Amino acid sequence: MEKLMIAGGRPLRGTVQISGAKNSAIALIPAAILSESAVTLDNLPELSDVAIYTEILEELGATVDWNHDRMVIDPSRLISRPMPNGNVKKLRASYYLMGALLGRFREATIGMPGGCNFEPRPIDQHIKGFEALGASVTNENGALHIKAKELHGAKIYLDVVSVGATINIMLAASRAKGVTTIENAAKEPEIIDVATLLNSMGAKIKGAGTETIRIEGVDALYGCRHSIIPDRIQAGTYMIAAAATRGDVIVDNVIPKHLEAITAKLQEMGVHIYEMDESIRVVGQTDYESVDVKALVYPGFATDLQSPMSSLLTQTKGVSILTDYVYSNRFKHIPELHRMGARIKVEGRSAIIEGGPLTAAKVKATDLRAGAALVIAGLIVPDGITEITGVEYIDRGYDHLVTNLSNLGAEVWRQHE
Ligand SMILES: CC(=O)N[C@H]1[C@@H](OP(=O)(O)OP(=O)(O)OC[C@H]2O[C@@H](n3ccc(=O)[nH]c3=O)[C@H](O)[C@@H]2O)O[C@H](CO)[C@@H](O)[C@@H]1O
Ligand SMILES: C=C(OP(=O)(O)O)C(=O)O
Repeated sequence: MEKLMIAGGRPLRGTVQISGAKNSAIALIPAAILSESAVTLDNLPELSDVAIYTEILEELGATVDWNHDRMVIDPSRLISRPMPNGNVKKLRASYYLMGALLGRFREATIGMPGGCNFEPRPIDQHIKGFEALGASVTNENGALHIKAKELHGAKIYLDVVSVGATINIMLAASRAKGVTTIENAAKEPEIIDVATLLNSMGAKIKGAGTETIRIEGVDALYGCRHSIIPDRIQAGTYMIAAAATRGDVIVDNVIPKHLEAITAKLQEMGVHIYEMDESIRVVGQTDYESVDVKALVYPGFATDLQSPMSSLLTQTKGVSILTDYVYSNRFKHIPELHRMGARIKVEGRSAIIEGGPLTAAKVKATDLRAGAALVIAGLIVPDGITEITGVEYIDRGYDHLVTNLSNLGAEVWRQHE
């Protein structure tokens, strides 16, 4: 096991390249198994979740050739083997195997997903979608057995706006007979990315990125080549880190439109931001205004940036209120920030954050974005060394973190525990 060591207090300066989006990659990889022939994915992030998915596909009989940011997946010899345990328990997005295998083989047995469990994360809307398409879903010792004689199109209204359920239903419905509509669908850019890949494979999906998605099922899908969109959460994290360290950073290889909510909030605080075609320059200032932040579904402020943002909000002159309307209790980073001297109270689904200094401490990342929050806090601390354990969570979502931060002038390294 390794820990992350940070000697903070240095403004970040320079340019950071953003890799492909984790939340796209781990949906596009299972989407590829719907194809009869090889799919090539470019701009792939080098993350532990991607490595685990690669192993899962190989266990199912696919051939996977992964070389840095490119992966070629040949699923022609794939079978729908039951996967009640093992790698599927290590990541959240293993639930996409349910929709993908159901679409291709009409049957899947997959253990309940793992990943970051900062609070209960039900998948009832995924199940509702599969059942509407004609599948029976039974729970067998903690694994879901999903089976259909035939998948047929259906009209599905999601009770909650869910990224995972929207994508999972798209995967299965793209091989159903007839037309499926998803109402109250999630609108995240990653959903458009998955629809783009599926359409390149021969699917007929319209409306991705709006609240109504129409999927006309097809008999077969075929190989293609697809480049993954940039990771807006990774980009937002570096933007926050630049502001928090009063630095001057160009965040490159991004789609600025995907970053509008974080850009607007940073500007409201007093951070100077310059948008270019594919990059954003963030220039930190000495003093920041306190602001209120509401984490919402896209295009609102992303819940995945809520934890990193809470570290930045300790640097304002007043009191900020940060409320998460997506997850009611995503605050596992707060007790760790308390160890670093932060003055934060959690009330219901809000964190009330009073500006003040942070000090170095030994802290533990208990999930991916809690880890990102602690990294930002460690970069802010003016003296001493912050030690962060639980690095394996951070590796789920930030590739080349130490190299990227070091190139920006941070003093950060990994050390064996
Ligand atoms: C792999 C991936 O893409 N993960 C992202 C995805 O997770 P994920 O797709 O799992 O999150 P959802 O969008 O499904 O969850 C949104 C809300 O709906 C609830 N819900 C969801 C499904 C369901 O069947 N029933 C239900 O009640 C959840 O508990 C949560 O409160 O979107 C989240 C919200 O933007 C992000 O934090 C995650 O980074
Ligand atoms: C919660 C996250 O990921 P996952 O849904 O894969 O656990 C995240 O990316 O912040």
